[in-house]
Amino acid sequence: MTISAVSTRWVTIPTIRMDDPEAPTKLKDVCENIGFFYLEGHGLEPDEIDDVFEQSRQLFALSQAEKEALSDKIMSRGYTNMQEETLDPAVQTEGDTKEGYYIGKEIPITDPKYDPKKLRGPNQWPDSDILPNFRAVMEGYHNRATKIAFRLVQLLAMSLGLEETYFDKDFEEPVATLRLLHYDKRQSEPEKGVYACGAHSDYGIATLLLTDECPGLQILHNEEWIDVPPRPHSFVVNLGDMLQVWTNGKYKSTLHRVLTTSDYERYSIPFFFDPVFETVVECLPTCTDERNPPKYFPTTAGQHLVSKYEETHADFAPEN
Ligand SMILES: O=C(O)CCC(=O)C(=O)O
Ligand SMILES: [Fe+2]
Repeated sequence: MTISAVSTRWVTIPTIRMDDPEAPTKLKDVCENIGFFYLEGHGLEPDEIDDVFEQSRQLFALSQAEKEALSDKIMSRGYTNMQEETLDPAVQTEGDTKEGYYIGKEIPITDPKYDPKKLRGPNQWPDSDILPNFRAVMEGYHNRATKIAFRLVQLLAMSLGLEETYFDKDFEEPVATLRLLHYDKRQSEPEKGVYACGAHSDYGIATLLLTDECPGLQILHNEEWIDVPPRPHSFVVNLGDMLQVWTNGKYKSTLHRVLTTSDYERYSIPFFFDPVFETVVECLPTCTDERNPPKYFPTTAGQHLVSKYEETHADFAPEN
């Protein structure tokens, strides 16, 4: 397989280790500047990560009819078709050249917490005769990623000079969404509005992204698109809109996009970590003063997420 980079402008994305005692101090600097970093020392074994990618490949290799049968348009779970999502509708002439599969926390319909309006419900699972290990691998990874993201939020709290546990209550029942992505072999043509994944910021507090060895991810830094070199088995972490609101813009929800070529298919696995659906997100008292009034209207985490899904997903049909 030939893997060619879309651009040659590589810059160094900082690396933070979760087990580094200096992590909060380093995070502060990274979050105030670039808003993207590699995260290591996360405790996941390379084999665990490879298993998730292997199951993802097997899922996307199913027939189109089998995949389309696994779609829940009310809660945005399960399969989303190639080009169903358009992350930058203002400039894109076609949908993102990728297909996806959303997995949230499994909440059976008999559970008192079941509430599709708040995206709380069961997942779509392929038949265990067809993909016998898929569910266990995905549920295992969802649990592990939830714990890692919860710890990352504690490190972020410390980096802001807050108590380690400051945000804990907002993440007791987080909206934690694992998404498998499969990019088509397709040349992105930004000048014609064709993107693998249009420019956007993520919606929650932080995203833990795993990618295969294929390039394509770019971030907007100092008004220039720069490449994020793939580093399999490390997370690429970016901050989301909720953290930008909480910190009054001190921490950046950085714009990013993906460009691909016709040389390779690309697989990536973002894990989106959003606060409890009802959380009201507003400027932290430590991030405002007389000369620096709140810049953003307070928002409700879940409402922000649902309205973003409505803007970007053609098939999303929330129960309302
Ligand atoms: O595939 C990638 O590398 C990034 C995907 C992404 O930014 C997203 O799904 O929000
Ligand atoms: Fe993203």
